[in-house]
Amino acid sequence: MPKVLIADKLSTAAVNIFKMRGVEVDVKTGLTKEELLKIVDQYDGIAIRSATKITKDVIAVAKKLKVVGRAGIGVDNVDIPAATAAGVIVMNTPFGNSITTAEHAIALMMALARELPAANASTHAGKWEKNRFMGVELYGKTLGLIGAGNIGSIVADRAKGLKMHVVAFDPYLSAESAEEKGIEKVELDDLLARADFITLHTPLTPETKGILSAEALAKTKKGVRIINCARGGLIDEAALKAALDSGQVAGAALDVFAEEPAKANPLFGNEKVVCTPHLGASTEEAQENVALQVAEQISDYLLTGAIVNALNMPSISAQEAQLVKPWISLAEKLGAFAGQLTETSIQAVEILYEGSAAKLNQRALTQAALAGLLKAHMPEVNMVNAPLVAKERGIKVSETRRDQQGIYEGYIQIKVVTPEMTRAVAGTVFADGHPRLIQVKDIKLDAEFAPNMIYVTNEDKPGFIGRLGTLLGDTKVNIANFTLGRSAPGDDSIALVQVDGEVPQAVLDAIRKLPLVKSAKALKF
Ligand SMILES: NC(=O)c1ccc[n+]([C@@H]2O[C@H](COP(=O)([O-])OP(=O)(O)OC[C@H]3O[C@@H](n4cnc5c(N)ncnc54)[C@H](O)[C@@H]3O)[C@@H](O)[C@H]2O)c1
Ligand SMILES: O=C(O)CC[C@@H](O)C(=O)O
Repeated sequence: MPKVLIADKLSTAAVNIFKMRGVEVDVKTGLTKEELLKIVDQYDGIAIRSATKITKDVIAVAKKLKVVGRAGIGVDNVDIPAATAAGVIVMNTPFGNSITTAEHAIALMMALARELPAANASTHAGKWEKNRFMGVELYGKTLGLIGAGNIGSIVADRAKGLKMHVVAFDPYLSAESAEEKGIEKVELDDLLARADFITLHTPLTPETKGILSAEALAKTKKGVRIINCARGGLIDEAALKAALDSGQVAGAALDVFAEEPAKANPLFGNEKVVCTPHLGASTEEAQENVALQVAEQISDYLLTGAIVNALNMPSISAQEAQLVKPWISLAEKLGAFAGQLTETSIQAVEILYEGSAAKLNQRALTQAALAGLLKAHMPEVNMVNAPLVAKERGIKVSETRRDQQGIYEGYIQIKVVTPEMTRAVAGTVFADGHPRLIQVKDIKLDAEFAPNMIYVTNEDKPGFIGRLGTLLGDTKVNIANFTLGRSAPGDDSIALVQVDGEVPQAVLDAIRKLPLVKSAKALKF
């Protein structure tokens, strides 16, 4: 039974889902990094919110870990490259808290416009300072969105209801999509110059870090009000403090901070600043949504192989996972076969999916094929990191789909191009669900994959099979199965021998010395 750790406070709905689905679950929140490092190797999955950091060193010791599920959107607390390199899938729940967070941004904008927190504190203190507080209307004002994805778009929709004019800077927002949402797409400088309110809704990336820098703040309309419900690092906090002091910025409402938990911050104590402790996603509805979703997604992956909302793998539904599993195994084995026969650098990999194989999840199959291929010489490669490793090594990967043309209902062919040669191998999955090798170079055959095999190329002349059998018998290598293939009588031929156990190097050397043998290699699957 797979075992999952819930490391941050999640709605109890998550625990119930895990238990109902047959996943063992431990809830241990508030762990220090050292405590997490000590126990993390027991778990197949970890469910987190934003507090727990899944760093490279956590991943390095989490030997069983297969999946990290973020109950929320931002995954900046997970080292995704390290997870990818270790074959750990990282998932989030991209929509479960979007409405809630958008509403928080609107609430903060209202609070800023009417100084609600300060007026509330003053009234509770019995001061009745009616003349101290003078707000501004939102009606007719320009709201500048930096980032117009899920949350930004909901904020835009609500702001339009408040009769604001919405402009957005988002390089990835198409003009058509902006028009559909009733948003004016603008450049950042234009937004800074025109917006009465600016609200941030981008992830924290090297491009967005400090997007509201001292220079950017200097370009804003004097008296602008700023809302940040996305990530702390998007605003240079020292620059914001200076801009508030100078009056360039009239107020800021911040849910997120450069350092969290934010116990001390240069902006604390400033009466122009409204703060909340990263509450953007904190509603009953959103927490129920993300907890349910993350528990479902983690369970699905661990129990059925279904992948949803992963940031480092293509999605695969549970039904699809069932169907695609034997083909993934075939793709990986074909890749492994080609990889073990390739001893030089690889320039390109061309994968052909035919018939029923062409209807399956191509990205997953290609990732499996690449993993098998590259793992032959780089054991750390896995299905998750294979495309990245191939890209880093300059290997050109291409895929072709085609309708059934041959006798097989479906098959996969992998062609590996090296500076010296191009080698193609192909396979299919029979009704028993077992992958079969059906073609090596241009030679047709029908062989199952086995953990230990010997691959021999030889001249197709009488005497070879007997000599090979005798040699293996004499050296106590037991033959489990023997498959032969040749392009034409007397031409080059192939022998694929399934053997029980590893093939000693001395035996391989002896095979290579047999008459008619051109090459011999031990293969492992
Ligand atoms: N305060 C909270 O509790 C809370 C809750 C939920 C989400 N968030 C944060 O809100 C942010 C947005 O979430 P979302 O669901 O809308 O994400 P999203 O991916 O749907 O949208 C992000 C948008 O940012 C845009 N973007 C990326 N780089 C950009 C750049 N350099 N300049 C301008 N725009 C850029 C993208 O094109 C995209 O449209 C995330 O960082 C998330 O972590 C915070
Ligand atoms: O879990 C939370 O409370 C915050 C979530 C939020 O930052 C997110 O990115 O989804």
